[in-house]
Amino acid sequence: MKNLLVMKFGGTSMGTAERIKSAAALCEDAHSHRPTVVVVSAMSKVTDMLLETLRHAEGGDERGVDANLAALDHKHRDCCADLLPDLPARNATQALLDSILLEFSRIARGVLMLGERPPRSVDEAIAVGERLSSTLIAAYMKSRGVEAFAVNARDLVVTDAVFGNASPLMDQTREKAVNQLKPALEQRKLPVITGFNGATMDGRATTLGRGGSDFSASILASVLDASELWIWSDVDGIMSADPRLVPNAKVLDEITYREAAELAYNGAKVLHPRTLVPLMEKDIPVWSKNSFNLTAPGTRIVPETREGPIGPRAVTSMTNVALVTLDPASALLSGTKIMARSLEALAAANAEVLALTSSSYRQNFCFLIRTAELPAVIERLEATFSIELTHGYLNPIDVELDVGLLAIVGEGMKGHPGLAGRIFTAISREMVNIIAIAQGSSELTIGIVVRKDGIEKAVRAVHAECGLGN
Ligand SMILES: Nc1ncnc2c1ncn2[C@@H]1O[C@H](COP(=O)(O)OP(=O)(O)O)[C@@H](O)[C@H]1O
Ligand SMILES: N[C@@H](CC(=O)OP(=O)(O)O)C(=O)O
Repeated sequence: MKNLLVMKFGGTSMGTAERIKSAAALCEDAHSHRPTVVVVSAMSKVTDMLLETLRHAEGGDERGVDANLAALDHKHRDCCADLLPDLPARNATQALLDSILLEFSRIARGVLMLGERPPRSVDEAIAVGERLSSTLIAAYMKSRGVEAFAVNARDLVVTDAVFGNASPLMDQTREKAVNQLKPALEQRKLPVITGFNGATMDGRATTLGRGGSDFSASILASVLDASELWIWSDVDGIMSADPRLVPNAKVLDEITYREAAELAYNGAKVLHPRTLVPLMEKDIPVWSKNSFNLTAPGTRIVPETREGPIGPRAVTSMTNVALVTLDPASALLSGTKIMARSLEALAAANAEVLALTSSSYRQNFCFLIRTAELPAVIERLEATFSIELTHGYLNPIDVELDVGLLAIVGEGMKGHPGLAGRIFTAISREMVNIIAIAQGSSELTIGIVVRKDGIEKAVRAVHAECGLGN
């Protein structure tokens, strides 16, 4: 749609009634100038609380379940009262919130009874956070005379059935989203859509992975042919490092899709790793902006930057990772075959490989994955190599949890001879031991695995060595 703007507000921008009022002001301003679609995350910490409630339920902790249900109720009730002082509007919205929370409480009680959390029910349950927040902000805008209405993305975003980490089916999503949203947009209405969730073609609830509201927004921007996507967060844009780790990190004016995707993939929480995929083929520009600081222009994510490829741009890190090593007991065993079968097992477990390195003679190799994916990966690897492990052809699978990944990202690093050497020296100067190195042939990213306790020092050292700060 011509001139369509999609705006996504993260949990921090939806965190309190005051924040919701600021977000609503931004929506109203955009909506007064151009067709606008809003995508919202749950109020900050709510998704964690929903998940914790289900864990209490699975463990039979009824008191924990009740306490969390009460806390969720209070949080949204207080927010509703703050946003809607007028009683009839407040009561009507509170009734909607009550019915959404009742659905969640029914699932939680079901889990309590069963003693297990079926992935499908978890997805249905945790999407509740976004349903509550979209109801609140839409009701608030309505109370101010804006024709806003909440939409459950379950009715728009069609996905596969990988519960907890679903992928969109773009054609089916396009059909639903266009059919449902176009008439409303033509009538100058303002849809407020839940981020994070979707449903399979046959209507089973799914979620897109933690932090997935950015991805929801980019899916919708793509299928609706938006002209821009603005992602509102609590930082002035995409920075040369996480400002929580590196105080002199600087905001980048522009970065390429590829750089942003690599940063997100390697742990920069400001963007969900899959966000850019739906936008790249249509060259839809994305802005990362700060809803707490409207004077900051933000970062523009584009196919090519005006400066061109200039080398290292940012350093990122992640610590929720595990290094898994497979080591053939004899060099006679084909390492290549072991590697191929391992990769198949990883694919079957739906795990992403963050880094992979191998040695030449012994043919042992290691790969880095997210800790959350470890149980499924180990289960698949043990099933795949049950004979080799039982007979000792393969040494026991080794898992190291005390590790973290640091990544230096930037287009054009190839043109900087000696860069890798300088980075390794900077890390060593901090007495941090390098465990593994992974560098793709594009040299868009250099990944380095170090011990967890050294990662923050290493990030700061590399950031300084590459001259990335203010
Ligand atoms: N390179 C980076 N640039 C900006 N922020 C980053 C970067 N790496 C990590 N972050 C962190 O990402 C946070 C924003 O992401 P998140 O908390 O998920 O926001 P939201 O709730 O708005 O989705 C920032 O507060 C910041 O600490
Ligand atoms: N609420 C979901 C989805 C999300 O994207 O949240 P946020 O925008 O706050 O990172 C989560 O916490 O995973």
